[in-house]
Amino acid sequence: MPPDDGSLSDEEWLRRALDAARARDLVRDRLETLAASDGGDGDEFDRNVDDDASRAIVRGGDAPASVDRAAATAFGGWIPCDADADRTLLVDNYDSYTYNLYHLIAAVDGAPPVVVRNDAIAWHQLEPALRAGHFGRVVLSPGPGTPDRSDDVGICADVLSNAVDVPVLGVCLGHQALATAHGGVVGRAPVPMHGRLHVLVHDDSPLFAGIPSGGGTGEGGEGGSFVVTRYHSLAVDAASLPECLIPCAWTERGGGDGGGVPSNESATNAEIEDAGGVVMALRHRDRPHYGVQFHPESVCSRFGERLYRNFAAIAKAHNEGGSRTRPTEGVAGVMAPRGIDPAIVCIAPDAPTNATTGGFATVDGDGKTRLMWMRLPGALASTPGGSEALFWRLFGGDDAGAELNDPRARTIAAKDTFWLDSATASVAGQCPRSRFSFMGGRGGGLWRRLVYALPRPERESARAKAAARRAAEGAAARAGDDDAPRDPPIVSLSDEKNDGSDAGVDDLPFDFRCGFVGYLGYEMRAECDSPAPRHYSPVPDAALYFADRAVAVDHSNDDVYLLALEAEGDARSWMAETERTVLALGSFDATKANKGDKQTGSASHTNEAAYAYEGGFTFRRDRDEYVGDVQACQRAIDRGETYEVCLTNELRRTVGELSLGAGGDGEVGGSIPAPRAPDPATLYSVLRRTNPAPYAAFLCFGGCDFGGAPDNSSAVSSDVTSDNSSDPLADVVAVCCSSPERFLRLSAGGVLEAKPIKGTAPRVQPLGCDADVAEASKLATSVKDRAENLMIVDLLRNDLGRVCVPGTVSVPGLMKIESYASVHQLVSTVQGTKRGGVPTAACVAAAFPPGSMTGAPKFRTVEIIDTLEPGPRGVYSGSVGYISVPRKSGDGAFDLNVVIRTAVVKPGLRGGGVWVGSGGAITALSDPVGEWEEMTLKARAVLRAIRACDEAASGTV
Ligand SMILES: C=C(O[C@@H]1C=C(C(=O)O)C=C[C@H]1O)C(=O)O
Ligand SMILES: NC(=O)CC[C@H](N)C(=O)O
Repeated sequence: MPPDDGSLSDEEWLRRALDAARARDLVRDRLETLAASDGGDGDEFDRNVDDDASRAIVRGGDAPASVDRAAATAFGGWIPCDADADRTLLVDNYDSYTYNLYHLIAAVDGAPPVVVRNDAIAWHQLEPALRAGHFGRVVLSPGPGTPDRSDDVGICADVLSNAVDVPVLGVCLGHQALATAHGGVVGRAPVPMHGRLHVLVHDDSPLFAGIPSGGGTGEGGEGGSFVVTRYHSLAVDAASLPECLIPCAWTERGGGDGGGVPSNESATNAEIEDAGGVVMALRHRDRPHYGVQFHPESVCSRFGERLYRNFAAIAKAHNEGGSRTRPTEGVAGVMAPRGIDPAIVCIAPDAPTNATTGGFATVDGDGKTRLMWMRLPGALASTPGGSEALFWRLFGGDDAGAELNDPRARTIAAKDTFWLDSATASVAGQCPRSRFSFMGGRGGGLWRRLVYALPRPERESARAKAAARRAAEGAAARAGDDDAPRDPPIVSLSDEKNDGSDAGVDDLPFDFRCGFVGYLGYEMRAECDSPAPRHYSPVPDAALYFADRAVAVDHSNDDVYLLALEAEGDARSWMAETERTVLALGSFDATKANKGDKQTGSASHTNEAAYAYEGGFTFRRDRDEYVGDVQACQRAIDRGETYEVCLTNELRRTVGELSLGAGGDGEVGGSIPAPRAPDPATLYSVLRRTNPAPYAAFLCFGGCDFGGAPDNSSAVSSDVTSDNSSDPLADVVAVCCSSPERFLRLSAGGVLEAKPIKGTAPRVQPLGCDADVAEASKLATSVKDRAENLMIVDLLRNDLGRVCVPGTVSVPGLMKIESYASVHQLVSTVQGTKRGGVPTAACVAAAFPPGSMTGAPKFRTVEIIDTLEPGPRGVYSGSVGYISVPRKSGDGAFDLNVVIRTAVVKPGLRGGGVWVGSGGAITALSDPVGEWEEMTLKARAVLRAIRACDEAASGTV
């Protein structure tokens, strides 16, 4: 097998990873057989294995434990890491902070730990490796649930009870498991504390060497207070501890962040918490076992690395003390493929490898495809109506002189188009990251439309299954083309060349080189490391174009770029024609277009009454139900099942289902009947002006006729398809998005960046007035909002950490205020450098669905959300953006948003409707009614835009 010097193609990498996964299963099977047969010595194995192969792999003589021989052989060409008494085993309790520990450990150990999920291996499988000293120490991660439930802690309980001589550090749930293992009681903490900071005091045990106790200065030269982040609802009951467990750190009296306690807590509990003395660390009297209740790996914890270094030193001293069995020098240890981090491929099933779906940004091919591009300097400056005029002119049928009599004419013309619209670009002072917009329509010979439905489980109705089948059959179909479905093209930009100048394709100021554009719906989590969905979306789970033509706008200088992938020799004529159209825009009659960029933001919020308009919409859950669900989330938090839940609701208005008077407070004012869904083109034009946002987008997919409406309960007739045959928009799903939030971006240079938003406050009219500024500064200092934000920042660090080079994950911006048309937001920035060899799709899969839409820890919290939300989220909570064709060497850059503040429209005359999702983060500190209000606040900007469309359609404006 050739060494992996980083040059492996995505496919090769994936193939090897899958081979490894298969080999893992094989090893496990064989180990189990071996254990059952009571055998297990090397001879037994030697009869079954190819000796040459095994000798080639196992370096340095005899392997002392059969686990290594078996693994080495089963892994075939995979090389082993040497047994390393300085290496750490990290047991993952399905937490969203495990990979933060991973990076912390890697920084101190100089090698990444080996990660194993708590249920991925049995004790009889792990025990020989520990006994043989293959790991210098074990770290047990935090996690949801309770330490005395074996489903929650899995193998941690065995490690703590049986690995008497192995150094162990339990973090949070791991710490609580230490107490439970010795008969201590873990019960409710005085007050649940999630994402909250606290000063700790300690007893100067070696675990805290060099760390100050309390708010003072430390002796070890690292001054400052011992401030740590807490994420826990449960705590060790000090009075219940057996003699062998010694508490060694506590919360300092009055050392909290001043954010108060949940309103439902009793005064006594609040007092107990405030009095300090909550146990924050334990050590075992005789064993090298330790536990910390706080999170040393959190970005806001101080001395985390120091603490782990202390633990590693204690472990080393213990191991070198002689009592422990030492591994034979140089024998095979943990299997790892060359160049790939063992954590990704070792024993644990891990999302980045097993969740990779094929098809994105595939590298390979015939080498003949090339990107042609052309820059039209300043072309937009002379275009009345700005980029909006450009889009409708190029892709919405607005030629000079065209009459727009049919109110849906633009949408009809815009079928199968996209516009990734940096709509705040022209709002002074807002969002430096919204520099480029990308737009396109049905392209050339490589263009495809991919409409994807997840396979439905058996219990789904026959109708839903038939719809999914139709979608599958329509997948990859080219509009207007009766050919059998075609796969997306495999493209390699092997001959990158500019058309007509010396500049190369690397001189483009943005990373998009044509490629996939569209959305991934929330239920696509089924393809990632998340539980399978309970509800399936009746709109496609994913819809993407393979866009081989695109127009890009640089808002910083009004340059327009034309991009075309040329395979069939037709790019040149498209470039020439599009160039002519763009240049002719200068003479375009702007009155035919909507008001463009230069007016953006001016048509704002004078009509307060418009805020209250939510006419004709039905909430999926009314106020009482929603408030009840917020309380259910808080009960789950109290039980230690989750730290934060992003709970959402849906507003819906379907054709033929006008429901005036339903729902809870304030959502009804339906004076305007809506016989039709809003026209998507009109709606988007309004939305981008009234709620400009840096991750705005307009997508208008044809080929999406699923014959239904979200949550299967609407009054849509089942003969939708046949009746709609004459309706050109019957098969359209349009996404009108005004999202302020970046989910994840991968630059061509390999840097991943997430920009989570948590913390929302209303804006006050007139914008910028004292009260408006006061709202912003209240948000900036709100403990509740900062806790929400911190939890998601730590979660995103984790998700990026799964695919990033150890030590490169950083938080260059923590909780900055960004102000949009209707809300202020707290925004953080998380960055990391992608590891070479990790495929593009694996980066998306490692972090999808966006953590700000799930809460933490992600896996368990998604399960909790599923029990509360009675329908699919669909496009909402997913992601819209691009995944670029990769460059000759390097990765396919991508830029994906979080789909919020978005209307999903089915503009068909029958079965149509509009859906708006909205929600917010629920924590222990949430006020349930306040959460209902925040949820309606977030929906307002979109509802207001729909109202404007209704008014326009009924001629009231
Ligand atoms: C759930 C939504 O937004 C999410 C929740 C936020 C919050 O709780 O403050 C902020 C931005 C989003 O991550 C929404 O807008 O519907
Ligand atoms: N972060 C954690 O490990 C939490 C542990 C436990 N579920 C609690 O809430 O106390």
